[in-house]
Order: sequence, then C-alpha cells, then structure tokens
Amino acid sequence: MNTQPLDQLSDSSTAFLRPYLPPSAPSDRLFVTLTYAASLDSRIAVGHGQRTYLSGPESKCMTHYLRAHHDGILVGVNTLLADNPSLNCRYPVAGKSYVEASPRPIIIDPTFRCKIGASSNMMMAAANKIGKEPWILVSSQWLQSVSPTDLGHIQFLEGMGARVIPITGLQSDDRNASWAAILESLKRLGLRSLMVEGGAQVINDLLLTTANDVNRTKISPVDVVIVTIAPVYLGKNGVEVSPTTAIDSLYDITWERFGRDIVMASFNNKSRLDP
Ligand SMILES: NC(=O)C1=CN([C@@H]2O[C@H](COP(=O)(O)OP(=O)(O)OC[C@H]3O[C@@H](n4cnc5c(N)ncnc54)[C@H](O)[C@@H]3O)[C@@H](O)[C@H]2O)C=CC1
Ligand SMILES: Nc1nc(O)c(N)c(N[C@@H]2O[C@H](COP(=O)(O)O)[C@@H](O)[C@H]2O)n1
Repeated sequence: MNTQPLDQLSDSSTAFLRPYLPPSAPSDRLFVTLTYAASLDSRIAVGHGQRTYLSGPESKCMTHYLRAHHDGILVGVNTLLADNPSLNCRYPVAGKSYVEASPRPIIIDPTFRCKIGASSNMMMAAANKIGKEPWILVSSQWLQSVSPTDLGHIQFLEGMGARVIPITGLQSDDRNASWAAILESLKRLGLRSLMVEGGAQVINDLLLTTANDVNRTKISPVDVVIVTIAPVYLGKNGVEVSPTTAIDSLYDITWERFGRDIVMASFNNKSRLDP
C-alpha cells in the first residue's frame, strides 16, 4: 500500500480544475465526474488484468485532488482485481485527516467476484485510517441464492466495516437500466458527488448511458469528463476506451499540462446526446 502523501498542486493547476469541481452548495442530485488516464492510442492498461502506471507524479496529484472533492469513487470489479487499488485520497487537505478527505470506494460487482482479504490495499487503507471502507454493489437477484462460502466472505468484509449493498436491476443486460439503478441507489445512500475512474467497460458504457429527464429529454448522468493523456502508446493488446458509437457532447473544454502529461477537462452537454 502506498502511504506517501502527495505534493500540493500549483495555484494555476487548482484554478484550472476549479470550474469542473462538484458544487459545494447542498444539492439533491448526484454530480458525476468521469476521469481516467489514457495513452496516446486511448488505452488505459497494457493488457487485461495488468495495472499500468500512466500518470506522472503531477497528474497523479491532480487525480488525488479530485478524489478529495468527491464523496465517492467508483470502479468496476475488474479494476479492483487487476489493480489492487487503495482508492483513498493521499492529497493533503488543510483541516482534514486523510480518512476525512478520502472518498467512499464503491465497487460494482454484481456476482461478488471481489474475494479480497484484509491485506488488500483498499482494506488496509481503511484499517490504517487513511481511507474509507468500501461499499460493494451486488445484484439483489444474485444475493437471493448466495452460497454459504460467499455469504461467509460477505460477513468477513462487513466485519471489517465494508458494506455489501444489494441493487435491484444490477444484472440487467440493459446498461441504461443498470446505471440508473446504481446512480439512484448511491443518491439514496446520501452521495452528492461521484468520481468514476474505470475501467474500460465502466467508462465506455457510462459515456453512452442516457435516461429521460422530467421533460422526457434523453440526458447523460455524466456532468464532467477529465482525461489525463500520457505520452506513451500501449498497443493493440491494451485495454481500450472507445465507446461503441461516436460522442460529441463535450463543451467548455480546457487543456492543461501536468509534467509530461496533458489533462483535458470539460463539461458534458446532456442535451446534445439527444438523437
Ligand atoms: N488508466 C486508468 O485511468 C484506469 C485503468 N484501469 C484499468 O482498466 C482495466 C479494467 O477494465 P475492464 O476490464 O473494462 O473492467 P471494469 O473495471 O470496467 O469492470 C467491469 C466489470 O464491472 C461490472 N460492471 C461494470 N459496469 C456494470 C454495470 N453497469 N452493471 C453491472 N455490472 C457492471 C461487471 O462485473 C463487469 O464485468 C484494468 O486493467 C485497470 O488497470 C481502470 C481504471 C482506471
Ligand atoms: N489517474 C490514473 N492514472 C493512472 O496511470 C492509473 N493507472 C489510474 N488508475 C486508477 O487509479 C486506481 C489506483 O488507485 P490507488 O493509487 O491505488 O489509490 C486504479 O485502480 C484505477 O482506478 N489512474
């Protein structure tokens, strides 16, 4: 587990990010930031199951600064299994301990594949009070016929402070329905801001997810997209971010250099996703 505190960002870097941070005023909606690091050929890992370091120290600080500004940090179970991430905030925040500054790790895991133990980085971060205990979202349908072994593992994780939360509709083949169930549940659990880090399936699906708003207009749940681009190619076997259809809904786009990387921040125009 990496416990090294990170450097402070420069004033120009925080000024660059400020417009894209979740609103500080209380709100009853869930603000969603989609953020990840990609290579020049839009790969986020060199291969399936292989943790790949793309961000340099400066853009990594940027990511942790974003973590400090969100209530939750969400990844798919493949990312948890591949990366053994800590999913905490190691950016120093004045007046807050690391556990207070850290977002709540949220793992989407319909059939509870995350058989992690106490020595996983995420659980160690929580035990060492430098991160929060995770919430693991499983399918309600799956939980109805859970095996004694899986139930034992759920009880073991819950004994360490994790929560295993059943979500109706999580196993649906309809991705829109599945994301609607996830986001609605997180809102009901009190989250006001969510940072989605990946992996590829999560990013590719979420970019295309829409729901009808009160005016029956199709809208995206993603408010802001922040992408770090690292100056490397990961090649054809890499894990690719590339949604199945074209998307041209980003606006108010700004680019900023962080060390050797470049970071794009933008809003996501919900209505332009309308067919
Ligand atoms: N460079 C970067 O910023 C990042 C890189 N990664 C990399 O991404 C790779 C993992 O990506 P993927 O294999 O695409 O997997 P993933 O991390 O997106 O997880 C996919 C799994 O999550 C669950 N899931 C996701 N969305 C769901 C939904 N809407 N409803 C129900 N279940 C859902 C399913 O079990 C699915 O099999 C790893 O190699 C990791 O290193 C992950 C995060 C960030
Ligand atoms: N911003 C960013 N840059 C990279 O190069 C990455 N590989 C990732 N990956 C994401 O960060 C998680 C690791 O978090 P910890 O440092 O262990 O807390 C990893 O699971 C991905 O979600 N991100």
